[in-house]
Amino acid sequence: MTGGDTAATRATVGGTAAAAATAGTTTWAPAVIAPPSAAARAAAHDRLAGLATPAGAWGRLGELAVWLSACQDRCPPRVPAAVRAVVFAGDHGVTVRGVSAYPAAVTPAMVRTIVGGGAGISVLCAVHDVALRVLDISVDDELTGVPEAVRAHKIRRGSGSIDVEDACSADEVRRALAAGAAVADEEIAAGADLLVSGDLGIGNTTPAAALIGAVLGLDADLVTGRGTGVDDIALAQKASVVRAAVDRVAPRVGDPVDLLAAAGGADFAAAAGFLVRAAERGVPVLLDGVIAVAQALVADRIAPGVAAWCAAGHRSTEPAQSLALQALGLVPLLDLGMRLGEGTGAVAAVPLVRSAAAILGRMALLADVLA
Ligand SMILES: Cc1cc2ncn([C@H]3O[C@H](COP(=O)(O)O)[C@@H](O)[C@H]3O)c2cc1C
Ligand SMILES: O=C(O)c1cccnc1
Repeated sequence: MTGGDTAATRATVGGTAAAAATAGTTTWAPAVIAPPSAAARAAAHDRLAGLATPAGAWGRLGELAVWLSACQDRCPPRVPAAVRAVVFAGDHGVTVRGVSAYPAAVTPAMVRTIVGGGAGISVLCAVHDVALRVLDISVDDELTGVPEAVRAHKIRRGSGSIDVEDACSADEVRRALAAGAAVADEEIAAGADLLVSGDLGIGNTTPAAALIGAVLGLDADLVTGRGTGVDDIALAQKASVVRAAVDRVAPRVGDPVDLLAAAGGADFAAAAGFLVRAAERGVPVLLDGVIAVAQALVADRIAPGVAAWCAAGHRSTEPAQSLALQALGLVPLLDLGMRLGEGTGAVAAVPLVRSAAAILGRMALLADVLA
């Protein structure tokens, strides 16, 4: 089975959510997500079984190749050549509650560091030939002097402290969803065949935990982790903040867009819009840590079926990330004890995706070897 440009051919599928938001309307219609190709999945499964290896020898790498085939509607899959990562940066008002081990001033400083090429994500992207972009969606700083393109999608400065107030307004969420969708369109127009969404923003593991706790109905103690490395006292304080946020937003979990305003923020909404749009366009995504997975969980509620276009790059040390991955039916590729964010755990897994595609496409078949 061969397929054409799945991104282009699927561009006409769905499209409602991004189109409505881009047009600046006040509604966010649920997008229609077509599933990855069942026929390509079956063909890839058969081809994997026929490779010159003992049956099942490639383990999870084989499953990854089958998933990629289904996403590309093509067997064997192409080796992803245009991997593109976007870091959505935003500050979180909840940092005033002492939920992070680091001050909020780190956020704009790290935006500048990504721009300068010295961040963890910068280095991984450079070594793995991944295009990288950072966007200030809601950083609490003017970021004067950074390239205008970095600030082109800015929605607001910071967010409300989610234990006592909404992170942002419904209108800001709609604009952020539209911005994220537009950014996905830009990345796909630039040729992306695999996307990564990264996060940046001191305090953002708190809204991530709150969103996961709210959506999955889990107790704050189960979903709260140490983030940048808070001590036991701050961890207890963080759990109480997560509990207050989950209790406050619980009546609104049925409306995932509203939930982004209540407990996420503009940066979370932009990333969610990016994920929804990638799935609508049929472009696979590698997920990173707890923030990206929280955003994917909400994106999959906004547009059921988003998760089928996602693979989990790694397991982070945040407990909520594992719980959300399980709920999404995703098994992480790497488990390195990483807890950084920025998209690093996803980009670290890019060589695995390329390996999986190459194995399925280039290996000899056992039948030919024995002929
Ligand atoms: C220097 C530095 C670089 C980072 N890069 C990503 N994060 C990550 O850690 C923060 C979230 O953890 P918490 O909720 O505990 O604040 C976010 O900035 C996230 O992107 C960083 C954090 C720091 C300190
Ligand atoms: O799970 C993550 O991605 C994570 C953990 C700690 C800090 N920032 C991100």
